Amino acid sequence: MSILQGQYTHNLPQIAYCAQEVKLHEEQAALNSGTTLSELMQRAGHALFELARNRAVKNILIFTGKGNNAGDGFMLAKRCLHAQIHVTVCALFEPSLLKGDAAEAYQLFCRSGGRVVSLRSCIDHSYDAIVDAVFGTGFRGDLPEQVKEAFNHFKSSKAWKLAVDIPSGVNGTTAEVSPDSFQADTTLTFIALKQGMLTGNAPNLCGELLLADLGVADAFAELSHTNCCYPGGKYLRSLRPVRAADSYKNQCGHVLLVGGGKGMAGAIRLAAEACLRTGAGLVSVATHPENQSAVLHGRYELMVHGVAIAAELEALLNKADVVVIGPGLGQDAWAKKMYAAVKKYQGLVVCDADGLNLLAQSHLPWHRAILTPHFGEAKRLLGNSTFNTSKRFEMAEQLSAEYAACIVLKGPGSLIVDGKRININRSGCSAMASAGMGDVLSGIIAGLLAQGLSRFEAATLGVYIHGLAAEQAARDGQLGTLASDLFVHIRGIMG
Ligand SMILES: NC(=O)C1=CN([C@@H]2O[C@H](COP(=O)(O)OP(=O)(O)OC[C@H]3O[C@@H](n4cnc5c(N)ncnc54)[C@H](OP(=O)(O)O)[C@@H]3O)[C@@H](O)[C@H]2O)[C@@H](O)CC1
Ligand SMILES: [K+]
Repeated sequence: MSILQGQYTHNLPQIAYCAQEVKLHEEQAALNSGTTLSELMQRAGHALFELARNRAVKNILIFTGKGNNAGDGFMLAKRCLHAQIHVTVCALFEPSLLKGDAAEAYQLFCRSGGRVVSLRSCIDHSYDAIVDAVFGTGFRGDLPEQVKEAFNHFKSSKAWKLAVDIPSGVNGTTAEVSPDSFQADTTLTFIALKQGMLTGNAPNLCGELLLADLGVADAFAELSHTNCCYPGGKYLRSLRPVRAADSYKNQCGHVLLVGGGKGMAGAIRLAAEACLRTGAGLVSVATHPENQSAVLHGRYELMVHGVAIAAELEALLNKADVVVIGPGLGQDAWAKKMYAAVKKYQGLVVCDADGLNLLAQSHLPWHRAILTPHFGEAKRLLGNSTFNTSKRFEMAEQLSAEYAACIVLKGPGSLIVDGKRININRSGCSAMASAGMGDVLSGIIAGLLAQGLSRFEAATLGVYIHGLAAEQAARDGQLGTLASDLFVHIRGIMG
């Protein structure tokens, strides 16, 4: 199919870029592909039009801004006029502010008989589609008042909401989201995926995400640089460890999980069972002596040790290939003794929950660890700085630099960072929403490490397995989904 037929796809690439990178290289990518930016804008308009037509849109409202994102909107509007689709264009900025290709697109729209209207004249009408062509890759800061007013006015409208390139208010580089951003049902993004659309609250604002590469994907990829991947399920499943038919449990790694302070047996048990389900050969637990029988109960494959003093733990550490510290650990004197012993351990460690809180108190790097903080823990590790929830890339990268560790910043679109490399998890599921979910994740990652995956691979695959299992469990259980409901699904995903 030719580009001019307006193609777009659900099949998203496995690489994402900063929005600035797209801005920087789009012109050269167009030239290297034998075309121009103006032609790309036409292609963008055509892809939007095809999408709207495929959704049987009959009466469309388009909000426009003052940059090239508006240009895409005018191209769409012009095509609607020609196709006799009823179109209303509401200019939230004076059209006289438009420049270059966007100004030309506006002229083309006017020459086709189109006129722009003010917000006041369109608010009393209803539409079956509302299109946001206000801001795209050029957006920074906060939304201006008139844009917020327009979006808020139609917030509860049942119309299908389509964002052009990026929902206005979302920063395509940092994933920061302004209050009152456009809430799209569908986002058609151009040329390449922008990393800021894929993590935190941004995916909720994008809705269904589609891509039209405008015929310049290859030229763009040659020119551009990114350290950010968006790995797909097929690739991730290929990373799963394969156990040889004649393998023995000792060849599949020995994980020791340290946690479960007085009265807190549940978290470490969940992590330990997740580790078994992920295929670790041997799984030991070092817990407070009071919890020993509770942790063992009903899961007799575990080797559970009641540990009172550091020397007892050190003996167990000597036999482990991978250690998990944190689930249900607490922060009392017993917890601090256990933590201090594990901190001296030279092997691979997954550090979660109170392990992270104790690490935050000492603020020392932990080179061989994978840290799995949620936003609150990440903030504590960074010294309670002024980070807001949106600055996910910056937080994860700073954690990786300060602690020289592999970081999993949990939440929707979890970020997995190791030095300069970033993977974004595709699962839209907020798998951390209920108790014990984080404990299960730390167990899965440790189980994968024990079977020989690298830190970055184990963290990435672990987050994927966890998110997929949570999605599958939620389908069965909805709000009643428990962390332990994930186990049966983990077994299915591990194959
Ligand atoms: N080049 C091409 O031909 C192609 C481009 N394409 C399309 O172009 C889009 C990128 O276009 P763009 O670079 O013009 O940026 P865009 O997001 O439209 O707006 C920038 C304007 O908004 C303003 N502004 C920013 N933040 C603001 C704020 N908080 N509050 C108020 N104003 C704010 C900013 O003002 P300034 O900061 O410069 O003063 C500037 O005037 C891209 O997403 C894609 O849709 C595709 O069609 C492919 C071909
Ligand atoms: K937009």
